[in-house]
Amino acid sequence: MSSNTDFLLAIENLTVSFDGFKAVDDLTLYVDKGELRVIIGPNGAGKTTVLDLISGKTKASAGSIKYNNIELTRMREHQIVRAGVIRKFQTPSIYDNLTVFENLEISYPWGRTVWGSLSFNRTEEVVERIKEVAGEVFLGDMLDIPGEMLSHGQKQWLEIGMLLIQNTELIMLDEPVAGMTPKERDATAALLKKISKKQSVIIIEHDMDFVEKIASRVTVLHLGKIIKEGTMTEVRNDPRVQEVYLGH
Ligand SMILES: Nc1ncnc2c1ncn2[C@@H]1O[C@H](COP(=O)(O)OP(=O)(O)OP(=O)(O)O)[C@@H](O)[C@H]1O
Repeated sequence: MSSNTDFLLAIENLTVSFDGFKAVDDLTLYVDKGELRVIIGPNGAGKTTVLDLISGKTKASAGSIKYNNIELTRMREHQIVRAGVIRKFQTPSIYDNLTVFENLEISYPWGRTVWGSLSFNRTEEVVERIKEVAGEVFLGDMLDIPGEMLSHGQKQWLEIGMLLIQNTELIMLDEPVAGMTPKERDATAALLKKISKKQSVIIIEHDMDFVEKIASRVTVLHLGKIIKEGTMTEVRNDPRVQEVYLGH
């Protein structure tokens, strides 16, 4: 039995097997409150599977995932979302027919109030919050633009906004800058740094220049195991990391 922790997220001895193959193998990882953690590693290392396990999309074969000391491994996906653990998948999944405003509006945490959707009511407070978040994700001038008209990078930003508006303690992003221009990447790096002052953020990323810009602490996965954890400089200088990942 593992004990209580002060970590926001405490993953201990987590394992998942697919037909005998351990995609995540006895993984132990702790994330602090207000931390921005980047997970890197070669294709097939198990990075996305770790997010699938945290979010309940995939069930663990063994081990524990505690969020604010609540055990997540026995919870269903929607219960985990309600507990405050939300994620963005690799490809943007916004509503193409809805405007930027409406996409943010449907992500507003209506359901957290006692009366849930019964109290769905476009109050001044909600409108202000939507505008605030749109501004944070660089879409303040595009509130009336339908999702389908946005560039790929803007769609990624909108989806980050749809997470932000939910105001949870932890957000998880799978390759948030994939397909973005260099300028958009720089803006996103600044955005994520800002977000992590208030919320914990876990990011999976392949773009090392981007990781360099945002990362405080980096975890390197390989074959379902952590092979290195540290600053980007420590990670870059590690011979094993160079061998399996960065040297390619
Ligand atoms: N549901 C599943 N069933 C069977 N095998 C799976 C399943 N999900 C993942 N795997 C396998 O687990 C391994 C880890 O995959 P995962 O997608 O987590 O890697 P990754 O580090 O995110 O890779 P990438 O950088 O390519 O996204 C891979 O070998 C993959 O084929």
